[in-house]
Amino acid sequence: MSNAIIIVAAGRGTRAGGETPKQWQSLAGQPVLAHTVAAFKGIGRIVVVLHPEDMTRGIAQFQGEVALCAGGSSRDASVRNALEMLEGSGVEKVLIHDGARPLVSRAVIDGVLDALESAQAAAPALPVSDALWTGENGQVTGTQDRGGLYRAQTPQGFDFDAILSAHRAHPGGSADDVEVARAAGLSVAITRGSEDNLKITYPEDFARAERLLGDKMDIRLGHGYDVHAFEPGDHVTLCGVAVPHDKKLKGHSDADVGMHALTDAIYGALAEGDIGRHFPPSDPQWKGAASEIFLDHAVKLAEARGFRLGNADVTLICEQPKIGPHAVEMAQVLARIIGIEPGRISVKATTSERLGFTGREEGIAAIATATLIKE
Ligand SMILES: Nc1ccn([C@@H]2O[C@H](COP(=O)(O)OP(=O)(O)OP(=O)(O)O)[C@@H](O)[C@H]2O)c(=O)n1
Ligand SMILES: C[C@](O)(CO)[C@H](O)COP(=O)(O)O
Repeated sequence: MSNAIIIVAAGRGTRAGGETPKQWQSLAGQPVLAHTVAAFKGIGRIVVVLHPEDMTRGIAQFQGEVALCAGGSSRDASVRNALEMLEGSGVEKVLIHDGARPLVSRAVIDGVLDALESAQAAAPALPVSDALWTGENGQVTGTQDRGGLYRAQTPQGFDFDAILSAHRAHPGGSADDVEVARAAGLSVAITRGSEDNLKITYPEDFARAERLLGDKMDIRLGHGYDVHAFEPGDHVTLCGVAVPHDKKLKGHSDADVGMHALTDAIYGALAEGDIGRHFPPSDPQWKGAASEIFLDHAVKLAEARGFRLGNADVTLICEQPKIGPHAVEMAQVLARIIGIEPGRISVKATTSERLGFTGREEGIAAIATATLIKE
């Protein structure tokens, strides 16, 4: 199934105040919108809808990791622009989410995705639990039955073709996409929302979101170590880069000792064992395999648990070949596989002063550390 996520963030956030629109204001050290985007990594292709004035900022923030689309003058116009942009790209299901809801959890998202297996449309909500009044001039003027009333949240999920047609047929002015879907006759399943999935709307919502983030934040540190021996050959593969050498590294896979150490660091941070547990050397299908497969698996496992890689530091220990001329390219390759900016990856090297097996040029060792962050 091909999923897309539309994150609408083209509003001006007038009720939230501040010098910049709320989606660009800082929450626990990152723009609100960065938290929102991170929550959807690994679920499908992401389209972020921005105000035309914010495009430069969006390009700098997301560095090509999401598609950007210009928004319209209302929320529904912004959604429509993104739906039109995705038309013809093979998307089957689409989740539409407010950029201003940065605390959406994987459980809420999965609830919608699961419901979409059998429903054309599904959205999270919470039953109203407080008494409801009407009021005027600071006085209660009546009470309202709360039975059957829900507070609607996002992401709201739909069959792509159905919601695109519904938006095209709608005159505009809807509060959300469920309203648009219902106007087109779609039935919408209610899934479980969360009190934490607040929409930042007023200035005081920032403090509440910070408090919730503080409670949820989980930072993990992982460590990896690997060694491969030399055998006759003409190059070594290190951190995904083929480096000419008068030997190669011996191993069941491509023997990329640097990428293996980093992969093990990620598995370690997740308490998920090591490469051998996930890709047993006894299994012939991994013979000669590109180590990119292992790193990609570890990164996806982290994402599935709600973590993103904060940074990684890889040290290669060898006398030869010289790593310095290739270190930048190695960091770029690792960053591409992981899906983060190269500035978060360090690749460096040291010799062991001719001591030990690396000093005798019998092989190469690598150590790596990685931090994983869940917000
Ligand atoms: N023309 C618009 C208006 C709103 N939104 C987005 O829709 C979401 C929900 O809207 P709301 O919370 O009302 O945001 P704003 O319109 O920015 O807020 P305000 O009404 O206070 O100005 C937000 O992520 C907002 O950026 C949008 O993409 N395009
Ligand atoms: C889409 C929404 O977040 C569902 O609760 C809500 O309708 C947005 O409302 P707003 O008036 O744009 O804040």
